[in-house]
Amino acid sequence: MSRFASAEPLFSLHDIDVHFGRVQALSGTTLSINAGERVALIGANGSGKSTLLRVLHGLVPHSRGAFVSRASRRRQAMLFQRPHMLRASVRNNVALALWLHGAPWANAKREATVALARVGLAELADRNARTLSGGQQQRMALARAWVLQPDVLLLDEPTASLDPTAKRDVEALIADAAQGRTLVFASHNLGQVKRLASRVIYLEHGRLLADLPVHDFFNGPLPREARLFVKGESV
Ligand SMILES: Nc1ncnc2c1ncn2[C@@H]1O[C@H](COP(=O)(O)OP(=O)(O)OP(=O)(O)O)[C@@H](O)[C@H]1O
Repeated sequence: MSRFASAEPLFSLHDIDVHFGRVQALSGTTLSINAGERVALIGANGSGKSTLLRVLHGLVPHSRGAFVSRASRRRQAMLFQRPHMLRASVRNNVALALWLHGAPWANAKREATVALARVGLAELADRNARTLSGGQQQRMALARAWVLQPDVLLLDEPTASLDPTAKRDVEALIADAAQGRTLVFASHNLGQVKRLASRVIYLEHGRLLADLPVHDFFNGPLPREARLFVKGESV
């Protein structure tokens, strides 16, 4: 039996609203995500992608509707748009994530070293993490997420602001890290969405306007707003 076989979705949102003061970031969002899916969230700036990721990670409360997660909170990792770097070595930044999850410090450091080699940062392991370039920080953040061996990876624009080579490298790492896991990621890069996702969710002003398998999203009929967005992002 597949490790993903389950009658119940991993995440279920029913008619969720999320407010930040007077801003309504999500409005009547209904969706469910099954284990093993690779879901891309797309939409303009401010459309609610990060908010939805934060809801899935249990970081943002909703004011209406119902949210059910069957994912183990400890087996879920989120990569933020601007990864947080502790004032410590690259290795210790990664090891701390494991130590916080209960690993003995010596083991944590050993596994961090392996994870850093995997993302091509072995030579920078002793460097202060805050001196890394943007692309190196993204790699380190991926190592920090990957080392926890999460079942669910939530990634918020993981390759934004990287140069084309770093984008390609980090994307390959994501494809690798996503094997056998549930992946939900926000992206403005439609090529990347095609390469990484099995399903696409389009948000506009906090509303979910399309939710389709990736092939149907890019080849089938779309609601007008989503069609215009895709056209605009593709030029
Ligand atoms: N902590 C917050 N306080 C106030 N408003 C917020 C907060 N977080 C998000 N918002 C607002 O909620 C709306 C949705 O924001 P969100 O960050 O989810 O959009 P996004 O689609 O991820 O945008 P981007 O593509 O720019 O990252 C925006 O209007 C944003 O300004």
